[in-house]
Parts: sequence; structure tokens; C-alpha cells
Amino acid sequence: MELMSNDVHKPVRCGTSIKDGVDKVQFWRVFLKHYAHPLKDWVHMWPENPKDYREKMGRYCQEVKKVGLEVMKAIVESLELNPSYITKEIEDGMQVMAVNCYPPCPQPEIALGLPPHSDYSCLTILYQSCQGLQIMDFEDNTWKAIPHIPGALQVHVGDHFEVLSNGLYKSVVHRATLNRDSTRISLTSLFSLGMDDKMETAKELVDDQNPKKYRESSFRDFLDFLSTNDFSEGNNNFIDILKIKNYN
Ligand SMILES: O=C(O)CCC(=O)C(=O)O
Ligand SMILES: [Fe+2]
Repeated sequence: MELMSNDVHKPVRCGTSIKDGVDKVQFWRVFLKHYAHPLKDWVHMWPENPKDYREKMGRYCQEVKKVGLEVMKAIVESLELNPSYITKEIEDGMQVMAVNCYPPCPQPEIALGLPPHSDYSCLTILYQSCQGLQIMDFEDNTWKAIPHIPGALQVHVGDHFEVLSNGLYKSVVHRATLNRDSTRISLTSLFSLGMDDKMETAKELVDDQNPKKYRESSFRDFLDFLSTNDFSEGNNNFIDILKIKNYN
């Protein structure tokens, strides 16, 4: 498998778990990840099999990007920021597509497909083929299963919108659970600014009463974090290293 790689900086790669053979704890997942925007820059690097993969996934990526942009613009507007605020950077930004496959697991109660985490993105749009996604409800600190509704897409705020909004929006903590008898597939589309564009808290949302709560960071900063973070050692969230301690 020529695309197998633990190098998280590769624009197209597949693997098992998160960094198989590197992390101490392994997760019950096989995945393919690839960049998707602008499509023409990346599509030739995607798998050639199945034969219609590039065409169908290309279409999905372009359509889901349109939905993502609408939602992201609405969030920026809800923060009462100028509508043109970072819109161009978001439009031109990165789109990463993760195709996750979780095979049937003989002991689903003692394993996970993915550990609890929040996404680094501004926004994530997820499709699941059957139930398995859970989100942490901080009202009562319990996991809530996201029901499988055919054709429905799940939308998550990611770390970079938590940073932009100075914590008015919180990134969604989620995990992937497993099924005993069936394979589960999810398609995760992550939208962020460009590779080296720093996401920072909107200046309009910072004043004496509301000090800046987060450090700025880019998608590349996240990848550097991912390449060294061991998900078995607890403190796994990118957002936690962005938090300015006195204010969080
Ligand atoms: O498979 C799922 O439901 C979750 C996938 C996910 O969290 C991710 O790809 O970041
Ligand atoms: Fe995720």
C-alpha cells in the first residue's frame, strides 16, 4: 500500500489507528486522509481505485464545502463581526477529507475507534453510515450518541472557531465507538484557514472585561502537535495548548 504513512504532514495518506506502531495505544480504525481544496491541486494524488473514487469524492468535497461555507459565514455573522471578516481566508483555506472505516469489533465495550478529541478545524461536517459517533455533554458530563439519520450531516465547531470567538463557541468533544457486527464508515470534512495562516481571536471580541483567552495557531501548528502527541497519555487536545491559562 504505497499511501500507508505515519507522516501526518503528507497531503494524502492512509493508515490504521492514528499513528500505528508509534502511539502506545492503538484505535480500531483504518483511514484515508487527503487534502481536497482546491480540488485540481490534489485530486491527481488520490487513490485510483475504486475507479470512480476521484470523480465521486471530488463531487462530494465540492458540495460539502459549499455547505460548510454557508455555516461558517453564519457563525462569523452571529459573532457580529464584519461579514467579510476572514471569509476570503476561509474560502481559500484548507479542506481535509478523512474517510474512516471501523471494522466490526468483537469487544466494542473495551475498545474505541477514535479517542475523545475536538477537531482543530474552524468547522467539521461529518457523515456517518450508521450509529457510533458520540459527543460529550458538559451539562452532565456524559457521552450522548448521535442518532443515525439517513442522509443527515453532523456539524461540529472546531478549535479554530473557539479561538476566533474567544470561547463564545466551544469546540465539540467527540469520539467514535464501535459495533460488534457491522462495519461503520464516516466521512469527515475539516475546514480551516490556509496551511500557515494563523487563526487568532477576533480583536472586536477582546476588551478589558473580555481578555484574549487563546494563542494564535495555524493548521501546520496542529500537524506539528499531532506528530508528537501520544493519544494514550491523557492531555490530547490541541485547544488545551492554545489556552492562555490565567483566563481559562
Ligand atoms: O467516525 C466518527 O464518527 C468520528 C470521526 C472523527 O472524529 C474525525 O475524523 O475527526
Ligand atoms: Fe473528530
